[in-house]
Amino acid sequence: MAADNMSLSAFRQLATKIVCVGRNYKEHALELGNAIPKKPMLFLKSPNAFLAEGEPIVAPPGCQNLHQEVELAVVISKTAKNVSKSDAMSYVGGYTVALDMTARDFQDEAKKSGAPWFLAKSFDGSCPIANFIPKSEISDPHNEELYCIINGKDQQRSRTDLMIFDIPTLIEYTTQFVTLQPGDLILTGTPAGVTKIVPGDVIEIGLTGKINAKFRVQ
Ligand SMILES: CC(=O)CC(=O)C(=O)O
Ligand SMILES: [Mg+2]
Repeated sequence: MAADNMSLSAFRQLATKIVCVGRNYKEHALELGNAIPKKPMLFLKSPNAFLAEGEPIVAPPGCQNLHQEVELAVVISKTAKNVSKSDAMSYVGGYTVALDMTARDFQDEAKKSGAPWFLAKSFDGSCPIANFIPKSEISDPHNEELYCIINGKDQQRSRTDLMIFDIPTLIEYTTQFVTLQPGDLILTGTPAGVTKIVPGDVIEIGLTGKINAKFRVQ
C-alpha cells in the first residue's frame, strides 16, 4: 500500500509498536514536576492500545486517576534503522492525532518504586487515534495547532513548534536503538493541560483545520 494512502485500519493492522516520547513539551514536564529531558525519553505501547472513534475509553481495573494526553503522531512508511536527521522525513508516510491515555496513579506508584510504566501506559485501549492524514496534507508538522477539548471546553491547545525534540531528531534517536516498521507510530509527547478524566466525559482531539475525532469515556 502506498505510504501516503494508508487508511486508519491499514496502519492499525501493520503497526507492531507505538513509540511514545515523554516530556517533549517544557510546560507539560513542569506541570507534573518533572525535569526537562536532555535527550528524548521513550517508552512503548503495544498495538493492543489502539482505539478507534466509536469505541469507548475505559480505565484499567483499579485506576483512580486516568489522564488524557493529546499528541501529534507520526506514521512510519518504510523500514527505518539508523536513519539520519537529514533523511528522517522520507520515512514519514503521514500523521494522526492520538491520546496517550495514562493511569497517572499507576505511573506515580511506578515512579516511586523505579518500576516500568507498562501498566500505566499500555493497557488495552490506551491509544485512541484519529484518522490518517497523508504527509502531502501537512507541509510542516512543526507548524500545526494541536488541541484537546473536554466536554466542550478547551483543555489542551498548543503549537507543535514547542516540541523540545523535533520529528527528525526523534526518528534519528529512536532508530539507533529500534527498527521502525511501516505502520509504526511515534507519539511526539503532550503539551500542558493533562487532567483527570471521568466516566461520561467526551474528549475531542485534533489538529486545527485538518482533523478531529471524538471519544466518550465509559
Ligand atoms: C509524564 C508522562 O506521562 C510523559 C508523557 O507521556 C508525555 O507525553 O509527556
Ligand atoms: Mg504522553
